[in-house]
Amino acid sequence: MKEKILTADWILSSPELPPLKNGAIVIKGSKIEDLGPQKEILSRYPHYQILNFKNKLLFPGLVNAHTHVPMSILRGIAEDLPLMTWLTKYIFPVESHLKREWVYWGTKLSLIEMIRSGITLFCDMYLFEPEVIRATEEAGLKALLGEGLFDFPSPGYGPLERGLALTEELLKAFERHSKIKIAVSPHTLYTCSPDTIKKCLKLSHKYGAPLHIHLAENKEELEEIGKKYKKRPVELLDSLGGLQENLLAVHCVKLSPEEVELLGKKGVKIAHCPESNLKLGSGIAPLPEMLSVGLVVGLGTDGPASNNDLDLFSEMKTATLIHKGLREDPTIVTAKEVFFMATEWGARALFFNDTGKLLPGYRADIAFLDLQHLPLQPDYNPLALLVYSAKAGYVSDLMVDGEFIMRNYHLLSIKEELVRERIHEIKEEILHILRKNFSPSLDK
Ligand SMILES: CSC[C@H]1O[C@@H](n2cnc3c(O)ncnc32)[C@H](O)[C@@H]1O
Ligand SMILES: [Zn+2]
Repeated sequence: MKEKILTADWILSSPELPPLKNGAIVIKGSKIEDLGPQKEILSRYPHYQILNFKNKLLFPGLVNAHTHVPMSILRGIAEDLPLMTWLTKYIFPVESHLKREWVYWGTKLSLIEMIRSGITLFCDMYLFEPEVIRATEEAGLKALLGEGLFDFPSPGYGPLERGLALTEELLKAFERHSKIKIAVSPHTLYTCSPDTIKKCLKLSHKYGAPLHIHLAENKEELEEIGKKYKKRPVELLDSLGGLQENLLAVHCVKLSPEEVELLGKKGVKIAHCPESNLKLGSGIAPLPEMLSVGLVVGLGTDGPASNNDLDLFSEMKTATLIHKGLREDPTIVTAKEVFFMATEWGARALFFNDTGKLLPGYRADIAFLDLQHLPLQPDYNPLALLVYSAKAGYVSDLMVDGEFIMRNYHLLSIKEELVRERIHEIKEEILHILRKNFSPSLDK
């Protein structure tokens, strides 16, 4: 049946509205039709199917604004290293052996983790991205996806020209897709020359597509771009015409106050990834300043090899706690703000404007928090529970576009056991490569 009413103990439709106690949501097809107190809704829609969610808190599906989902297969291979060493000495060399099917199964592994932690929409940049697209479509999630582009030949597509051609093919194929959007995705300003960035911008303008890039991630990036171009990363991208509303800039840790202002004026979207930035020792982005100039900031985990999970509950908590501690001010980044970042603002940063809150007209992307877990009791304050107390495994059900993809902790669109088996086999293949090419200590 396409029309249904969901009743629940609590519904948090948006952090700007008070949570609804004993509420009901009406869903017609893929959209939310109505919302209100249970009694009113049940009398207004007497013929709709009713699904009761006792002890559940319904909230908008979370949005992971930046990740590299296939990298779950590399989780734990290189730890406690700075970004450039991690990337150039460990990750890139292993990725040079990357296989199409590793990307597919690594994506499945990550999709399971994301579904179980209430994520309905994510943004990804990786190699062999068509495999990410295939796995995501099968799982039923929404995503902004793009083949990551480098100047040098990539294990995914070969020379850059083929990467650009693949991106254009994907842009055409998914132009009118309701769940998958494509982004032109140059990796960084230190792996993509100004000429490559210009080609990417041309493609993004031709299709009105987002441009997704890592920007100003750490001090080495500032030094390298400074040495090569005598400019700061933001200045360089600006000189190429890259600062525009279609830009999704990831990290933005190393911004001057003037650059924060400039990004705000240009309507750039930001993906803030605090845990990855902390773990790689890259620093802490000026989030309070970004929010005060009205930047649209989403929250991302970054890849599961630098985080090392895809849990947006913990990311929300980290995003608020680091600034409270740093500035010695508990009001500086609030639970409300980080919840906006993980829902509505994240969706806007990924150019999905009709999702991110549970209000009439919005897409029915809904996560269900199981309040029977004792760390979620007592339930005085649903927003505080979501930001400060919830854990990834506490989500019992997940709906995307009005369809359940997880019911009562059971995944409906992915065969978990098959993923477990394939990941075990892929781990053995990767271990073999690591033993041959890297220190035997990795085998421990
Ligand atoms: C071109 S596909 C994506 C590319 O990005 C690498 N990567 C993963 N995490 C980061 C990060 O924090 N900064 C820069 N690059 C990153 C990943 O390994 C792929 O090679
Ligand atoms: Zn990244």
